[in-house]
Amino acid sequence: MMGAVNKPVVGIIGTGAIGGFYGLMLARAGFDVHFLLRSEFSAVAEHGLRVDSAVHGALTLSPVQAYSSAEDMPPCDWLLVGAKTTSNAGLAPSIIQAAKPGARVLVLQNGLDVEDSLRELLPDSLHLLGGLCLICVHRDAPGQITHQALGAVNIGYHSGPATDDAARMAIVEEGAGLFRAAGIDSQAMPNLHQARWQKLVWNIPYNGLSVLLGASTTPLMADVDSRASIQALMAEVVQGAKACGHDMPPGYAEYLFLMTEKMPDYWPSMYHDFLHKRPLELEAIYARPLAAAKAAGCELPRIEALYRNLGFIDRRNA
Ligand SMILES: NC(=O)C1=CN([C@@H]2O[C@H](COP(=O)(O)OP(=O)(O)OC[C@H]3O[C@@H](n4cnc5c(N)ncnc54)[C@H](OP(=O)(O)O)[C@@H]3O)[C@@H](O)[C@H]2O)C=CC1
Ligand SMILES: CC(C)(CO)C(=O)C(=O)O
Repeated sequence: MMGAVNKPVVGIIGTGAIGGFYGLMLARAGFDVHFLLRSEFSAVAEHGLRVDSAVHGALTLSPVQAYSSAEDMPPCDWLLVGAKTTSNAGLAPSIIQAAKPGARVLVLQNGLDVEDSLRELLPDSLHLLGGLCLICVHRDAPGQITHQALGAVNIGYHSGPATDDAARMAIVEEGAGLFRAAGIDSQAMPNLHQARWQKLVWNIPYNGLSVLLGASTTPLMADVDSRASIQALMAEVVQGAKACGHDMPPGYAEYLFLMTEKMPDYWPSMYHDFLHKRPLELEAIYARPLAAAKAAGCELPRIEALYRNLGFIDRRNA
């Protein structure tokens, strides 16, 4: 499975804020990293990647092994999917093209069951994993990324040839090892579905309210009514997760609420999509959790109302 210097060859499928940040960190740690790009291909091929990080300082990668087509990429051991969930189905041919036999495909995205639609399109021989990124990054210009805070990636196994728990955890640990080797905190998650629900306790309130109210985290946390909305939405996510069989750790919503008060002012990635008239990740972050909770007999009216309002905004913005 390994590349020339006994380090896995890594392919980044979708080099935006997440793909660019983690790809650059892995490349600087000595991994052989290949970046698939779309609109920013020429800029990155010419000028490289730059991350202005509040944690690691100003980092650059130049030259970048950049590609506009997966057909030109070498076979990769690990493929990190950094595109938005709205692009997943269209990316399957690129993933298959760039994958070595038995490759590990790690989907670095927010939302519930985001791996399911890809799984149907990938050969059974590929391992599919999900990664929950706890990080604040965004693109400022082609190839230029700002990293404001945090950085961990927590990984769980979704599906593939590893059939027993020990084999799955070995692959998850291998993935966590890649990130740790690049100085990034990474934990193995024994239950990916639970981990995805847990992440939604933050994304459901803040991503949606940032678009609906046109506000970043600092003003959202400063106003009595938006604070109450955030807490009520968080409580509904916890309720939905419980109905689906996932109890959150005690005090988890309060922990995230307090963490956000300490974070620098932050515009969630959904707001950047709204600003740039890109489709919003509504299916992954709202529709699927709502449907899963409903199937378990649990209505989530506040989340449903937020989702309907965002649907209107998304269609109007298209
Ligand atoms: N940003 C953050 O801080 C966090 C983001 N996340 C999640 O991570 C995921 C990625 O978010 P983020 O990095 O912010 O998104 P970005 O919009 O910054 O990056 C997405 C990238 O994917 C590229 N892409 C899409 N389709 C293709 C394609 N067919 N071929 C090649 N490249 C493609 C886009 O290219 P193009 O420019 O051409 O559109 C873009 O570079 C999302 O699910 C998000 O919710 C999770 C935690 C934190
Ligand atoms: C802000 C943070 C850290 C919340 O978990 C995040 O990861 C996101 O924007 O999705």
